[in-house]
Amino acid sequence: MLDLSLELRDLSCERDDRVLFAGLCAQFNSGDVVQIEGPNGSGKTTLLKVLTTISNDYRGEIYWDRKPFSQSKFEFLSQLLFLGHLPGIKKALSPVENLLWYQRISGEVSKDRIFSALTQVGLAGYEDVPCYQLSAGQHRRVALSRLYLDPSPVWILDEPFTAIDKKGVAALERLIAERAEKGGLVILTTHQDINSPSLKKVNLQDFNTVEAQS
Ligand SMILES: Nc1ncnc2c1ncn2[C@@H]1O[C@H](COP(=O)(O)OP(=O)(O)OP(=O)(O)O)[C@@H](O)[C@H]1O
Repeated sequence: MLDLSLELRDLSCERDDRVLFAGLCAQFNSGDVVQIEGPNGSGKTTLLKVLTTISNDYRGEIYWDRKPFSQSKFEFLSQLLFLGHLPGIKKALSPVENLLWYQRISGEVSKDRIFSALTQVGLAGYEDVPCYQLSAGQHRRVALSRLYLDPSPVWILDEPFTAIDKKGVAALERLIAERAEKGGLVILTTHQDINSPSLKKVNLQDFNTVEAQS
């Protein structure tokens, strides 16, 4: 059984002299689905950028596997799948070609699994169509199909439900719940309510008060 542990100790972030959040303490473990909440501009994406090491402009400590990030962040990144706001696909390539490219990075290549993943996200019949001919929601679905292929135990997902229809949202919720049930850790931002038996919520508004900042 996986024993994942990510701890945030007294995390603070400022942008343009404005405190986004301060005094943020939280512990996330295997089996957790963590929803980062807060209004537009409250710092949700900023927090995900800090956790994914895209930004190191923060104060406080992050611990992975009970070790400070300075010693453990490469180990953390090797176990992470991050899907940000942008779909991260080449529009000149087809969905299959995009996924083959990602699979080659992770070492394992299986066209059967790629076709199966694209079917799961409702892209059967579009496998070989260049992505520039697909809609915004279909681009998002190509990106989300990576969740069916990538074995990483930690997922960090920024607004994964954007541009996805109701059926797609339900399928994605199930996939997230399954990852957590298998001992993974999923951290996501979304403005919508999600169903998950192991949901933990972190509202950044709770960490931008005068008390939190002092
Ligand atoms: N690189 C940057 N330089 C200056 N300000 C920034 C930078 N990145 C983000 N900000 C500011 O930080 C604030 C938080 O942005 P962020 O994208 O983290 O918010 P968010 O909670 O994800 O918002 P939304 O719900 O709209 O996606 C915003 O006011 C934004 O303008």
